Amino acid sequence: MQLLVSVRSLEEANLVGGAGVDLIDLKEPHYGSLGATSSEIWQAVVSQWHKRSPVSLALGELSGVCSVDKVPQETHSVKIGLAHCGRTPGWQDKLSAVIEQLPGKVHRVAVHYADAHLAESPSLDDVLNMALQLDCQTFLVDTFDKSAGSVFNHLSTTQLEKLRERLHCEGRQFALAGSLLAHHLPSVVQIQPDIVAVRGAVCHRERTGEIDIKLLRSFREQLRVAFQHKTRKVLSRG
Ligand SMILES: O=C[C@H](O)COP(=O)(O)O
Repeated sequence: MQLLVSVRSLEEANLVGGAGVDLIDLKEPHYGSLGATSSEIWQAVVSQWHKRSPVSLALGELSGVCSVDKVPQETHSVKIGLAHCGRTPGWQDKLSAVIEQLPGKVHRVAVHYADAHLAESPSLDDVLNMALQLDCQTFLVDTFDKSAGSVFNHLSTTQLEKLRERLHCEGRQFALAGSLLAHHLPSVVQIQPDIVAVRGAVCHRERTGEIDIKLLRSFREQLRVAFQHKTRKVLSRG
């Protein structure tokens, strides 16, 4: 299970990259769940980090996505939110057209908002179908409204486990996010996503605050302990 941390600047990327997180994700939390940073920040972070750690970019919501042409070649993956697309006919074609503009080797991340009713985003099945059609290598479940609880306020552990099974059958990676905190980690390891993605849990006060290296180290340690605990339980049952 890999740990992804969302950062908003080169300074934060250096901090989390230096702490050895598996994946660096760039987004501006002031602009929403998948708010984009400037293309200058994309360039600075990707050029500095791509050889040591995969760097992903949040490009905002499909309704306002911009600067696709400025995505650096060495970017590992990009994600685009589907807020307000739930009732917009033809969103799949629009998304496909945007994705076509990306540099060839950039991976695509499909995003399902667990609080789709708040985001007015497409259903889980619709996003899954799109992910397969557009050959998205990773499927991320996140939340749109960060004031409406965590991902577990909207989807159960069982629903998320089933989703992981389905994605693995289709050969896709499963990334789980959505205001995850340390106390959610036993459920997270139960679900076994490939990637655990956080920001708020490792920030001073809230996700729009600054990353706190002590919180990051503590979260990573708690993830390791929860994972070890789960592995021991499985072994003792066998
Ligand atoms: O991609 C992951 C998100 O940035 C998670 O942010 P969050 O932990 O504040 O919900």
